[in-house]
Amino acid sequence: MTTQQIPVVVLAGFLGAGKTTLLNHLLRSARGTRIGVMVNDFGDIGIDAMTVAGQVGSTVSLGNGCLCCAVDAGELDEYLEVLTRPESRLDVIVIEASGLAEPEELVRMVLASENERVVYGGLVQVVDAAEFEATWQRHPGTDRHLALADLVVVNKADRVAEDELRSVRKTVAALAGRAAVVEASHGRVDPELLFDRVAPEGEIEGQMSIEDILYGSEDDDHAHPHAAYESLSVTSSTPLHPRRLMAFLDSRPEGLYRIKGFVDLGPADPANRYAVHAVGRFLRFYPEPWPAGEERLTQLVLIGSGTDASALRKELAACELNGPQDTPDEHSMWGVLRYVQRTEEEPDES
Ligand SMILES: Nc1nc2c(ncn2[C@@H]2O[C@H](COP(=O)(O)OP(=O)(O)OP(=O)(O)O)[C@@H](O)[C@H]2O)c(=O)[nH]1
Repeated sequence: MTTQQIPVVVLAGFLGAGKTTLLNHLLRSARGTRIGVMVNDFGDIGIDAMTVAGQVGSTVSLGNGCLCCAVDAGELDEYLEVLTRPESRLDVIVIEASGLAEPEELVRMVLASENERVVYGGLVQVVDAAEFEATWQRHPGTDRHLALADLVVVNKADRVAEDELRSVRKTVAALAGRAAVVEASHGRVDPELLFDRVAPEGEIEGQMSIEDILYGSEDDDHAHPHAAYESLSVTSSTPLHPRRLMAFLDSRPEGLYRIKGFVDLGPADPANRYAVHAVGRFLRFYPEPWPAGEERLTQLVLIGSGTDASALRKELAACELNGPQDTPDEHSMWGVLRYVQRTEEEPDES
């Protein structure tokens, strides 16, 4: 039964920590290793599934909501069944959890899987070095998540000063116990760190027993972090005015922690769509040519707490172009271009 078991690695981390970026790095540097991917998005639109580079064929999107709530173990097994068919010839499966999912639940589901072709391959927890302190204060569950991890990636090392990075790393290492802690920028970790971490059969390397994982502990508070977060998905076929979009983004409320998706800026740049990522006060646009034959849509997921969904929806609707008389002027893209990263190696800090 142990022959050719495929490790299933759970990739978790708070909203915007860099899970998709790390996953894309793994896919790009896989060098012959065949990676199956399951992506779970919080929000109606599967933005993460769309942004996992060139892997659409082997991606199974788990649909709306937090995996631990939306998908029971039976459903997870259905997806695993698809990915473990012999014709897939996969070497490893990575489940990218929604930034609001409980990794513990996911790990439990993988361990409870009835699929004999899979084996739990460990929990990788991605941490945003720049946002760690704030996230840790807001979410006491962070301690538990890190304690469960087999590997912690302190990502966005490029966004913090050396001493801050050292201090985050120290805190994380203390919370993560025996887990390996590595620093990374843009999720660039050695893929072997993940793929070789298959736990011995029937045992998880880490601090919790199988029973703890499978059945939970008595005092387990199951207050999922997403209980306090709302997500709003917006899809529009009317292009947005770059200036009004920037005014909206510049004045986004504190509670609006995460924005991701794509925007259509219409005549201001007919060739490209703009992937947008906001995490806290961090904002980036990534222009990319419109995929041939794809309908030109703005698709955004906004995640926050204490935000007014209908007001946000109205504000975004006000960014839409109002017919030919509302054509953006030639300088209208300047605001957007300030937040375009020049190269991946040389991020333009906001
Ligand atoms: N400067 C910098 N930016 C990064 C790094 N890693 C990721 N980012 C940026 O951070 C933003 C969020 O990254 P994602 O990979 O989408 O984060 P995520 O954890 O998948 O986000 P959710 O799906 O919302 O939970 C994007 O704009 C990334 O380009 C990094 O190491 N340094």
